[in-house]
Amino acid sequence: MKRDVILTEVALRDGSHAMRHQFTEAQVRASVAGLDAANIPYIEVAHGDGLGGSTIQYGRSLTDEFKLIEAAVETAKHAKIAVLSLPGIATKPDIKRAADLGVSMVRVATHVTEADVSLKHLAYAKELGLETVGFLMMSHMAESREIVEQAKIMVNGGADVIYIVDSAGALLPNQVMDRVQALKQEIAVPIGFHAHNNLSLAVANSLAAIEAGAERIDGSIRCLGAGAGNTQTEVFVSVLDKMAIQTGVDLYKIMDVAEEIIAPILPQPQEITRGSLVLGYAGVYSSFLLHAQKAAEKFGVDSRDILMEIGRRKAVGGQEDMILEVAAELQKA
Ligand SMILES: CC[C@H](O)CC(=O)C(=O)O
Ligand SMILES: [Mn+2]
Repeated sequence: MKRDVILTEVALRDGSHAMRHQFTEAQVRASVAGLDAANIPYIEVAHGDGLGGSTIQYGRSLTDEFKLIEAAVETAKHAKIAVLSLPGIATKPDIKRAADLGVSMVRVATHVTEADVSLKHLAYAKELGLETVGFLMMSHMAESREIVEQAKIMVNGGADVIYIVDSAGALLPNQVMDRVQALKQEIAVPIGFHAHNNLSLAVANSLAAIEAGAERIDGSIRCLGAGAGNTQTEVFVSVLDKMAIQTGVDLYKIMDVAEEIIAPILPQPQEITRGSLVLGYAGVYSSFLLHAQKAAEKFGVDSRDILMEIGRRKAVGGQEDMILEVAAELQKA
């Protein structure tokens, strides 16, 4: 099967944020069966914040994520199942458990300037014989030169692929191009790109990444991802098909999964709302949106003011508690 671009479907992991981590085993089985039949090569399954993310801080999962991973592995006939690991949230035993269940790939995620934190998880995943990805989150917060240095740390630590991750959906196409080009010049492993659609640029940015040499792109079907979602898989497959770029994905089948399996389970349509727009505008983690909306309600303030302030403070993943702090300060003010 010739694939010019390799897609990873992230709705069953990034979409966990939008689902408030309430995926059921039946939903995962139905989604994986459809995605697999449509010939999606990789499907990521986990809590939105990765293995071990089911906590009060990040939001408790309805279903144990290992049950969901097991269901996904059992259901997929061809697709490889991937998991996300954020060192500090996930532990090595979590990675071992996922490997024992049959996952093929571990994506180790760190803040874009903290690649060294990934090393133990990358080494352990390699030891277990898994494919590894270094996932550099909040990539809008570092210049290309620094991203290259961070990527080198991950590659030396065993990453088979490096991803530029636009967690906030804040990057513009020229900035994506600049970052991917810089990596292509200095890094020998394939480069991937993960977008968020908060500024309605996910498809354009993913195309810019491909033009600059990226070979892996993340998509979320029906935009089921944090904030306004990611690069919408079925739309992106259609666009690439028109450009004669092969993904190997069956166009009608992927459209049907979006319409018949994913759309009915969405808690709300994945639109660009004023909340998700502010994420992209202010450069805030997409997974912070629902936390900010909850805090806004509790403290009687505007969630946009919270997010703008969080953007000014350059909060990074793991600093969700800052949202409550800011909401309380805004109420007082
Ligand atoms: C908190 C983990 C995060 O959702 C990972 C990711 O998909 C991103 O940074 O965009
Ligand atoms: Mn994401």
